[in-house]
Amino acid sequence: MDAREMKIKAAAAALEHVEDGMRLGIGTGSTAEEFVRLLAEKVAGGLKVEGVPTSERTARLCVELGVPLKSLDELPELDLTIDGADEVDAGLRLVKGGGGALLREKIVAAASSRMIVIADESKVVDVLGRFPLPIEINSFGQVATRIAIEKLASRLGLSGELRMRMSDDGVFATDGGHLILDASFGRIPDAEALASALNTIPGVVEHGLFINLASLAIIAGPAGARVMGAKN
Ligand SMILES: O=C(CO)[C@H](O)[C@H](O)COP(=O)(O)O
Repeated sequence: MDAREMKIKAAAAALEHVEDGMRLGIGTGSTAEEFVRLLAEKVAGGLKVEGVPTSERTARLCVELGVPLKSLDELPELDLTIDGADEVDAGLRLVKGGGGALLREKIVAAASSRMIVIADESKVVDVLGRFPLPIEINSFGQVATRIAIEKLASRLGLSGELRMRMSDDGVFATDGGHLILDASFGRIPDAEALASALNTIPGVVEHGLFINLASLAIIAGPAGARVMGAKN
């Protein structure tokens, strides 16, 4: 089974949790896009759902495939969000934001009764930090914000490079017009402490540590899909 087949397997298993009439948060990334494709087939077959996309990219795909969309302001309380992740540990702590959509992803996940993560086995880690942690920052005061993050990391015993995310057109900008610093801290033994500390820096808009948000992770490997942890 290749990587794409594993993503499809995880997406298909997640689709079984989707019921008629649900208000769905729809994630971003290649795995979430496999979910959108499968969901669109169900919608074409008569399933009634309303989706809130977590990025402009996901919104475009949903529109193209005929998945009905609403804004989060129209549907501020969601039944279920299905999204990918860059890393997941045994406590269902996540690193997200590889696709640059972490802010909307976190807002949508927090507005959902449940969040199901879909991923392949390569995303499962013992300790978070193998994937550089995306930190979304305001462009105003970006140098001061970078220095504050470096100082905070050092206080927490973390070190590593903060790299400004780039795109083909120059500096990468999120859907909200912010910048992303990808932080190669290495192992993050206390993700809760880092998450709380980052939240105290005014120029940090959001970070990719998702803690206490995922209810379930569906992890696909060569032998099929397995489920990790259930919070509710
Ligand atoms: O957080 C994300 C986007 O901001 C994605 O969910 C994450 O990057 C995983 O993407 P993929 O399924 O393509 O590996």
